[in-house]
Amino acid sequence: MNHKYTIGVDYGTQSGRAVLVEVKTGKEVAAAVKVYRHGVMDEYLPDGVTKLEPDWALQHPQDYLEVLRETIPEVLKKSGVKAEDVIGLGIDFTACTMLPTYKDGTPLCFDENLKSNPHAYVKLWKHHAAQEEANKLNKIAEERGERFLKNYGGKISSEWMMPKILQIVNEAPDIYDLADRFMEATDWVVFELTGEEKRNSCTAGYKAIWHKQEGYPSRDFFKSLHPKLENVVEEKLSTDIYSIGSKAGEITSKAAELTGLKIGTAVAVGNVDAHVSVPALGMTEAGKMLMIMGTSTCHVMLGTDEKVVPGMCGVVEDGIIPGLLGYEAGQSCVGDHFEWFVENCVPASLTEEAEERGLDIHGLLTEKAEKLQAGESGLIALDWWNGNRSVLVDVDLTGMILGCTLLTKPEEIYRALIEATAYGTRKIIDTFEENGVPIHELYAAGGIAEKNKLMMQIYADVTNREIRISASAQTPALGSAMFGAVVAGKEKGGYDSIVEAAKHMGKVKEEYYKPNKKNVEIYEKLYAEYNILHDYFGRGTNDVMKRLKKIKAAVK
Ligand SMILES: Nc1ncnc2c1ncn2[C@@H]1O[C@H](COP(=O)(O)OP(=O)(O)O)[C@@H](O)[C@H]1O
Ligand SMILES: O=C(CO)[C@@H](O)[C@@H](O)COP(=O)(O)O
Repeated sequence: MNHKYTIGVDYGTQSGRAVLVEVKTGKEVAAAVKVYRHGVMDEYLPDGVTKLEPDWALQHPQDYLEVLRETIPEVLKKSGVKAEDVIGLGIDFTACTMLPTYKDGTPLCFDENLKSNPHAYVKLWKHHAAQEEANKLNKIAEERGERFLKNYGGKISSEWMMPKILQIVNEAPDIYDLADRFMEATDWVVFELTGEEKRNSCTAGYKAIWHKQEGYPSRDFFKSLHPKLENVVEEKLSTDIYSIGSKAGEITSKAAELTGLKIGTAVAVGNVDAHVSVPALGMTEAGKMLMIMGTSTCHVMLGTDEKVVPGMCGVVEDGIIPGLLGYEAGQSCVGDHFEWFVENCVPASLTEEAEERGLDIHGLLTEKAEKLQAGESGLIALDWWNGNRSVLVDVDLTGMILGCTLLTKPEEIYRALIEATAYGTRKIIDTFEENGVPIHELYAAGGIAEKNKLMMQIYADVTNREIRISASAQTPALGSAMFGAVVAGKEKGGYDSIVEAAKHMGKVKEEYYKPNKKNVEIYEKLYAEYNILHDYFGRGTNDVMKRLKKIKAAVK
């Protein structure tokens, strides 16, 4: 048999990328990236006049189709691989990234009449304007003693599907009525490719309150949120959920024209960027945690029992690897944290130095921060510049730096921000362990795990654990390509299962990070301080962050 290949397409926050992978070895033969034309719309709609409220984050589904149209032909061209030798395709996305569509899948925002209605667009995972709705949902669920809450660590995040739908009902009932479907973008792209609406167990489970045994919450529960929502599941979602690793369908003639792939190429059900990455590092067993570190960090791990962990994003059967429980937690601001600093707080002298030396500003700050000792700056920060996703589940929390003096340097703040995200991760690990989910080994993937060695060393020191790094620079796309190989099937040159595919295609780098004993001791002390601040500001002892937000809203 000729060499066979699969393609994985990973849709991130700013861009989408395709990777063409050799099935037998997992070797990444070619990659192509397309930055979204409309980017993240958080101030205006594409018409340039419709202003968005604070905390909004939208995307344009046209950008997702452009990713397919440009990157798939590009990887075929770059690699010289013939389309007939590509046996499968997998897709992964940020989530919950959702959109309203008509029955045939056309997004409402493609409709000329709705182009200036923000609710017709894609609500990106980091759209945080549905917090009131999330609060209402959580309050009602708690009062009713809804069992599902325990599977989401006690709270549903405003980033997830139901608060976003509730926001649409509240603010744009006409859009709610017009929408035949509310879809995760990952399922929507698969629908576009195959003509099949096959929703996946990962986004249904983690983001849309679906449980393999218990299904969705009751009609009565949805009705208590809003009368219009009584039949939302039957009318606008679906009870037909397909396990991760299932085949969604095959490339249609329309999709073949768009992508250059052959009609009939197998397509896997959609997946999520974080979860799909697990097998790409060869991880298919319980007790290991993967951190996907980019704009945000997602923490995903496998388990054999369904445990209740406060503040986790969710536990879902078949959510990551079929047959196992998958757990997720996360930090909604990691790379964004540093981006904010670089864009807003760096003096001209540093920008000039970076330019002169041909470094990017992150690289320069990291180089300077590396020369500092742990604890030397006297600074400590809370990593809540974009709220807290785990374990407090509260987007109204904000960031904080303590310990600044007239001598504080930019690189000291940069390092304190890195440390703050490491403490946030340690808090997540400790909470899982305290609640019966042991984490023996840490793995990392994503842009930051690849780019910032200092940061990975700080994480090893703060967590006092070794950290192994994905050998792929495009881990989610590799994971998606692996699922493409599974749905293509063994007879076509693929694999029987994702466990099999992980053995041959998954990989970590040889070098790994080991905790430095001296730093571990210093960070243990600093983490104890972080914990005090975390509970003081985050658990309601002092609601100053919320009071400030209220004053801000009143003034605006
Ligand atoms: N050297 C670096 N160190 C730390 N953070 C970085 C560095 N370079 C870029 N970043 C941050 O990483 C984030 C992008 O991560 P990446 O994994 O590439 O994208 P995405 O999360 O969209 O998949 C941005 O928020 C950026 O600020
Ligand atoms: O929330 C999830 C997954 O559950 C992510 O898709 C979301 O944090 C976005 O991830 P990125 O930081 O863009 O990689």
